[in-house]
Order: sequence, then C-alpha cells, then structure tokens
Amino acid sequence: MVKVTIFHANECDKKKCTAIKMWKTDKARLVYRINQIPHGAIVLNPYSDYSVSPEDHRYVSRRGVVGLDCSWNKVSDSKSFFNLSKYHRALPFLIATNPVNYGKPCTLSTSEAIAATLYITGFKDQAHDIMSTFKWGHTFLELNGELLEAYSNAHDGEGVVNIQNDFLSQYNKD
Ligand SMILES: C[S@@+](CC[C@H](N)C(=O)[O-])C[C@H]1O[C@@H](n2cnc3c(N)ncnc32)[C@H](O)[C@@H]1O
Repeated sequence: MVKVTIFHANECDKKKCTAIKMWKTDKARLVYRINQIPHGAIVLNPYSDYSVSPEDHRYVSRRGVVGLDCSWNKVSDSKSFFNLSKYHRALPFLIATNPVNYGKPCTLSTSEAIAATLYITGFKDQAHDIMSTFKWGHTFLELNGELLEAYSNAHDGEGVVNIQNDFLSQYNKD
C-alpha cells in the first residue's frame, strides 16, 4: 500500500475538500507542518517541468506521494513548498470530474491528482479504492481511462509527454 500524505493549508471549504474526505476514510494522512512531509516522496506540483511517469514507481512505493491541498488561487504562491522535494512532478493532460472543476483540464482535486499518480505508477487498485470514496470518482477513471492506461505503459516522463502531445494534436484536429 502506497503511503499517501496531504499537506493541508486550511484554505478550503471543509465540506467540499477532497483531502479531508480522504483522511476521514483512512485513505490519506493529513499533515499541517512541512517537517511532517516524508523525505524523498513524490510531491505533486502542477507547475513542475517533470511529469509523473511509471519510472516513479520505485519512489512512490518506498516514500509515497504527497499532495498540497490549498486554494487554486494560492497555488502559484506555493513555490517554496513544491521546491521542498527534488521529486516534484506535474500530471499530464487529464480532465477533472469533481463537482467544483468538472470538465477542466489539469485542474484536478487533490484526490484525483493522487489517484492518477497511483494509476500511472502502477498502483491501480489503490487508485480505484481512493476514487470509490467519491460519487463522481468512477467518472474520473472512466473518462480518462484510455489516457491513464497509455500513460501507465510509457517508459518514462518523456514518453508520457509524447503520449499527451499526440493526443492533444489529434484532439485539436478533430
Ligand atoms: C490546489 S489543490 C485544490 C484542492 C481542492 N480544494 C480539493 O478539495 O481537492 C489540488 C492539489 O492537487 C495536486 N494537483 C492537482 N492538479 C495537478 C496537476 N495537474 N499536476 C500535479 N499536481 C496536481 C497539487 O498537489 C495541488 O496543489
């Protein structure tokens, strides 16, 4: 089982916060201090130049994955948080299905971002288990199913980005 940690910035509407729901259902540990973040874990940073890929399997399995649950309005102020880990990663193109950002590309909830990371790095059962907590969770895995599967079969980050770019150029043609 992959260790899932979420740094909670206390900026959310608690009723809608997917991190709190993951904590309540024992799917994640919530932390409020930076020194509680496990060293060497993969930190999910939408602005990273490096993509999550199957090559991260080893780090995810040994050290876990970390999300930053903060407001999207403040996420660009969080560079110092994201720079804490050498292993910060962005997710490739995926579409959110959570009620707050339904249909938006790349603006995923913390739970969607963590589930997608687990899926791509080879922990598919845990990804399904996390999404099963949310009414809309199965839609996230279904709508993004082909892309997630293709990303999970890539060799490395470059391979993931190539799959994303091929998909987007095809999509823009149609
Ligand atoms: C900005 S918070 C918003 C949380 C939202 N309030 C909730 O309840 O889930 C979402 C977090 O998920 C991760 N995340 C979302 N989309 C991502 C992406 N495209 N690439 C990398 N991480 C992403 C990041 O850790 C980001 O800080």
